[in-house]
Amino acid sequence: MKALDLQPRGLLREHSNSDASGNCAILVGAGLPAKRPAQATELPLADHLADLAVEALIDEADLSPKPGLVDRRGNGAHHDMTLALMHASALALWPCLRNMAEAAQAIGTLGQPLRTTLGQLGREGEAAMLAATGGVNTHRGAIWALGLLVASKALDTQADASTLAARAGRIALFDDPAMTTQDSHGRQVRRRYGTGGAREQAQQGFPAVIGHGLPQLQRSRTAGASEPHARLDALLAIMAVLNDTCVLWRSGPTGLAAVQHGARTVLSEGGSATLAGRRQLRRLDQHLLHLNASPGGAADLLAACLFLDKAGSL
Ligand SMILES: CC(C)(COP(=O)(O)OP(=O)(O)OC[C@H]1O[C@@H](n2cnc3c(N)ncnc32)[C@H](O)[C@@H]1O)[C@@H](O)C(=O)NCCC(=O)NCCS
Ligand SMILES: Nc1ncnc2c1ncn2[C@@H]1O[C@H](COP(=O)(O)OP(=O)(O)OP(=O)(O)O)[C@@H](O)[C@H]1O
Repeated sequence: MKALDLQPRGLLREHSNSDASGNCAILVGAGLPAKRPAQATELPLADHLADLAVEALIDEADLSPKPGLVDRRGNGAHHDMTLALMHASALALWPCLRNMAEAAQAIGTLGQPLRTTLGQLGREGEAAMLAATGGVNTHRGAIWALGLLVASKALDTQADASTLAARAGRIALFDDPAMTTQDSHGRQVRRRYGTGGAREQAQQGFPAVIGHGLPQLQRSRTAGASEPHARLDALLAIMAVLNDTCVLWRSGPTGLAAVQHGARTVLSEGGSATLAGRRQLRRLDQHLLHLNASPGGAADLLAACLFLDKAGSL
């Protein structure tokens, strides 16, 4: 069944008691101990990492209320995206992410051959995304960030989050010989404003995630925030520092200043778990919709943050 081959295998097992071919019984099969939990680690490593990455993408999309972004409430500042489209895109990326992890395992070392292979697989992933979304760019930055991180974990299964991010950065420093010369929004923005974008963020070892998103996630959890509030705070911590080329493309430096300042204000008011923080968050959402600004790069990095939170402690 071709369509089911696109589904994350471990996730399917967990949620529906079905295997990838749609057959029942992984959890209830005869001969298994009655209380045996779903063992994601029994999956091949590459499948498990692809499951974690797709899960991070779906968790990011579902998280609400995110300022300007697609979430459970609606399409934010985006006219060509819906939550269902984000889900379809995330699921369609499973084979690409699995293939990237498998390639890293097979190649075994960080270097030009791995970078070249990941570039090829990344472009295939972009094609799968565009096919699933009818041409909408739902996850370009996420393929880039999660692809590098999945490969990094496949190279060293013992590595913690910051080691994984640093190694992903070293992969990103190699040139992709087949890189397209097409002008992207990110490139145009970098030329116009002289800022870095997705490429530089990765090459530096994801400082917005390691230095801001992940520490904030932990701080908010420790302070007693619920998991969705802790994740919203992590998103805000990333937004507060990122030169997000999505924001710059749609709303220029004025939009970027509004995103960064607004995110900082929510956090300084106590974060999304507090009444004062939520009031500021609502104000920020309205302001971003007015400016047509959407922190898509920060959303991709939140997915990277959620992936590292789980993969870093496997
Ligand atoms: C490096 C990439 C992201 C291209 O970046 P570029 O800035 O030129 O393109 P574009 O504007 O189309 O996309 C940028 C994406 O990154 C996200 N983003 C924007 N700003 C940032 C930022 N500061 N940090 C991180 N992500 C960001 C956005 O959400 C957007 O989706 C990448 O898509 C690429 O080179 N792909 C080719 C295939 C490849 O090598 N794949 C490797 C897989 S590991
Ligand atoms: N929940 C989300 N909502 C909206 N965007 C998201 C979300 N999660 C991640 N993103 C990222 O934001 C990017 C979308 O931003 P944007 O619409 O500005 O993209 P674009 O293709 O560069 O521009 P345009 O849509 O104007 O052509 C996606 O590539 C995706 O990586």
